[in-house]
Amino acid sequence: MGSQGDYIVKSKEKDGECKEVSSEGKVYLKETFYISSKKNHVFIVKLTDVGLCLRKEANSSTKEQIIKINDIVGCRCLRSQKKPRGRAACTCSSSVPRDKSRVSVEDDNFLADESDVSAYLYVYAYVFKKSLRNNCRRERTVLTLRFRSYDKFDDNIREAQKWRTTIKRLMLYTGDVLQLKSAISAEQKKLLVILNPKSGSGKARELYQQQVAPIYGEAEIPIELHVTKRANFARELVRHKHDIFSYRGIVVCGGDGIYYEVINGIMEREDWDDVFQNIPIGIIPCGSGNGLARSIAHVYNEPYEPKPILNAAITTAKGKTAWMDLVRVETKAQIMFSFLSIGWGLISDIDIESERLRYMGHQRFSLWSLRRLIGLRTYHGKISYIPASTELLNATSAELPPPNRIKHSISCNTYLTEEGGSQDADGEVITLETANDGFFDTIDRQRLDSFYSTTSRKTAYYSVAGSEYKSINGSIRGDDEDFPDHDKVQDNTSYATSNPKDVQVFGPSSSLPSLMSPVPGDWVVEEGDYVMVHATYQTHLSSDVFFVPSSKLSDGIIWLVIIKAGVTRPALLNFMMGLSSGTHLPDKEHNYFKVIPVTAFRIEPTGNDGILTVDGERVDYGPIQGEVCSSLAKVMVPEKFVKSL
Ligand SMILES: Nc1ncnc2c1ncn2[C@@H]1O[C@H](COP(=O)(O)OP(=O)(O)OP(=O)(O)O)[C@@H](O)[C@H]1O
Repeated sequence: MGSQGDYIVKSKEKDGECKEVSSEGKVYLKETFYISSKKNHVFIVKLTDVGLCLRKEANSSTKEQIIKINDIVGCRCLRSQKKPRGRAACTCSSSVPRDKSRVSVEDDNFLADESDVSAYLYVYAYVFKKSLRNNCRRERTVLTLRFRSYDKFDDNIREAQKWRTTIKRLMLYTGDVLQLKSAISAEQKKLLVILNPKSGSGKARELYQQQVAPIYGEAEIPIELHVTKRANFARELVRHKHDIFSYRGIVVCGGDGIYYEVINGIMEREDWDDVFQNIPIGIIPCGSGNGLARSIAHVYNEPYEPKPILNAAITTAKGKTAWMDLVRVETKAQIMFSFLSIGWGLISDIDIESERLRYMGHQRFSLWSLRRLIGLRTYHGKISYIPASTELLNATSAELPPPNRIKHSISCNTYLTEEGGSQDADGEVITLETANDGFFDTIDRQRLDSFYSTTSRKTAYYSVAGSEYKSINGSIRGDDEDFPDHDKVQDNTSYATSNPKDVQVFGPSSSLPSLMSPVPGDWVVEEGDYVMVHATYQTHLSSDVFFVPSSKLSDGIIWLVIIKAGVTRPALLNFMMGLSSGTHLPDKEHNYFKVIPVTAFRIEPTGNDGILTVDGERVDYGPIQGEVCSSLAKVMVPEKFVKSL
């Protein structure tokens, strides 16, 4: 290919905000671009396995920047289009330049601008940037490459497509060609998004529309969105989804409670094992606790604040996965599977009793903690456990024993629910724009505005080809139709259930004695009065409770944190104050605080008065036991690195 392509780039960012690189790595494509307004500015653009390397040569100086493959969420080839007269605009028109016709992305409302034979490649990336406080965060960058080497649009678009295809392959490649093939075929599949509009302070719909849907649009991921109508909706949905393998994954927009529903809904399917092996489950933290989302970000060194939803959306769009342990939990009435924690005492009391302050978002936890400290309670009971072996504590995840996937079943409760659809959009972007005379600036700005239009429900979804949502009568409608008013929707979808007691739970069989049998002699047993016992298998219990810093997603370990009665209030206050930084536990052995790595445990409270929680949800008070099932579910995680193609 010659070097006549027209590359128009003018970074609005200051120097040094993209990482400096030497042009190393394998080069797949290379092209020279110019800025029309500055003929002496030449950009050599190389696509390597690291990313898009931009080498600017101007006035005998050169500068290199890179947009890493890991930071790219998608790229699209577009043709400039003009809007015919008399048609209502769905894009913002304020930035339309001087004498130009309105230009926008390909949309049924627009006609191709025949006078421009160029093909445009848009690359959407979210690059790391250091803020003033030295915190790392991701910022949106859009790179536009204009291909106009040829006289015909078809030839130019072919060039642009070549770049697009190669970038997409590099995004999917993890070092295994077979995996690449299956990743390419999975690209056609939809993402099943389950959104709880009541999670957190009740803004999940808006947050999804503002921060998540645009990223799925940029990544060209087709979506099927279900808005929950009531508790256990998500659980029923995944239990009854006959075509579950036609999805590339499930994304939960909500808190840990709704994620728990999805995990347990899958466990109510006979094919639970296949589902967990083939369908990764991601989380967009719209809840009040968000322990899992925070833990995933922590383990992968991904920035969480100030935009946890945006970052999680990127994570779920990129589609990388990792194994996660689940804990099989048994109470007298139920068997369930947990991914976060099991609690008895102080923290569970705060979690459940602060429900009445839900409107406050996660602040409710801080307020109620103070209250519980003043009116401190203790509970009597017996705690038994199997300590984790030294080998397990020192093992890498590759050395862990294979998961126990033998099936068995038992009945438990669930409810029948309905499903709904979607909502409006508004949002913000941070762009590294391309521009020469304002023309390109306009193209992109208009396109973005149409993404974020608060008035047009259509345009909020237009770019996600094949996206669907559930309509009033339960049938699927395309993304170019108006959304129903979901608050008024009466969905006719009905599931063939059932007396809730008849619902069976599958999942791996237990290796523990039944809850009513005594624990084996090799277990450690202690009895006494306790402020709390909290069994945890993630780093964070909520976004600001850094509970077990050493925990991993799949280490095969449950961390038992025990606080005995008799602890002083100042010591407890220290504990509470240190929770957000992970400095809550004493360094040395302590009479009242203990952290014990175990593989199974049992709590037997005395009396009937207290709160037990599993993943932040209240369960029957009484004996409870849990055992780790290592690497049982696949969870969506951020990128770490890219290998050579
Ligand atoms: N449409 C709905 N109306 C009422 N409750 C719902 C609805 N959909 C789901 N739920 C229930 O809401 C509960 C809490 O939801 P979720 O976990 O999403 O938010 P949260 O409690 O604010 O966050 P976290 O669990 O992280 O603290 C879930 O247990 C779920 O059963």
